[in-house]
Amino acid sequence: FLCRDPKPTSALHAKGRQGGGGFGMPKKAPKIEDDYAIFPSLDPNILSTLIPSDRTTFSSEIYQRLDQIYGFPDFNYDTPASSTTSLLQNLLTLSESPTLDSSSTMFDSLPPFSNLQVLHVDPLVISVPNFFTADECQRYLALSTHTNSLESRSPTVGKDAAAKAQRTSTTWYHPFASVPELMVKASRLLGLDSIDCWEEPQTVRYRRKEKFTWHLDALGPTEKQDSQRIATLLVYLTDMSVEDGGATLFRDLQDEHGQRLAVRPTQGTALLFFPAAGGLPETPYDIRTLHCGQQVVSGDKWIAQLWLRERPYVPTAPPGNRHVQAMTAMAEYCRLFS
Ligand SMILES: O=C(O)CCC(=O)C(=O)O
Ligand SMILES: [Fe+2]
Repeated sequence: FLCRDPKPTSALHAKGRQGGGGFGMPKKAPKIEDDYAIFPSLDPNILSTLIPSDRTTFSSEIYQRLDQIYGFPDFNYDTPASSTTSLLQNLLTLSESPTLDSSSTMFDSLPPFSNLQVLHVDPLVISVPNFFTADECQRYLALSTHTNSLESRSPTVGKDAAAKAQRTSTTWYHPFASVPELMVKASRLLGLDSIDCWEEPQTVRYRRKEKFTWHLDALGPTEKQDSQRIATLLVYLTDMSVEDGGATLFRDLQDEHGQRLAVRPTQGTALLFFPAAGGLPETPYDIRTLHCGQQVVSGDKWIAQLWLRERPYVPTAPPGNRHVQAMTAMAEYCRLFS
């Protein structure tokens, strides 16, 4: 079994393909001012389930949520054997990490990520500072002009067609083999033992005035997917000041000051959330994770993006892209750490 076993996300059967975006793409183009009309306000019963973060660091409660609600028992798991910390520190780590899995994978040669921030507790939203180095950010930016990557200029071309009413940005689809660091780090963070459930890696550029309006990343019933998106990982490749715009906003979540949760792009920081687990009972998506990419006011905003499916995923872009083609490059990258 390669992918994590998420909580049941109800029966979503049949086929289909949706790049970018996810559930919430209306049939007709909404006017900008109608953004909110697509998604009614949350019911008070649902609002009462929200738990903001007090911005304390990771706790056993958070590991438990990752395991029990979201289905990631090995999240950022610190293998004691590979750790250089003292016995006492190991014991402390173990007591913080309720589920132990002794199986180790190629990805475990990387050290666990540190300084993870809990931006929201329920639904869980996590940020990972320094997920990418500045060099990696530069390389990922440069990749988008690479001939091996497929450019999809929203709203006019390609796979984001269904999202054209909402997204005005440019997406590039990369071969897995071109982005070994991203595949290894993302899998390491979530405690996966293979990359087979990841969708095609993408980079997105938003120029001035471009944005992505309110949406859910989870795939909706009308999109007839056979395997739901269970995690969204995006890495900010550029810094944006508050004045530059381009923050990732969560409509219904609040930060520790009671303000709408707004994640300002910081180069190298990853943002992780789970669009399909939790939320309404019997509903295959977490409506509380409604979010948007705020309009860019100045500068270019670049992000790298990955979505994890609940079952192995068959990539379709760029043509011929296969997970297995990344094995050599990933092994080479992992060797740097062993
Ligand atoms: O650009 C952002 O900040 C968010 C992007 C996003 O939500 C998406 O592509 O699904
Ligand atoms: Fe999204």
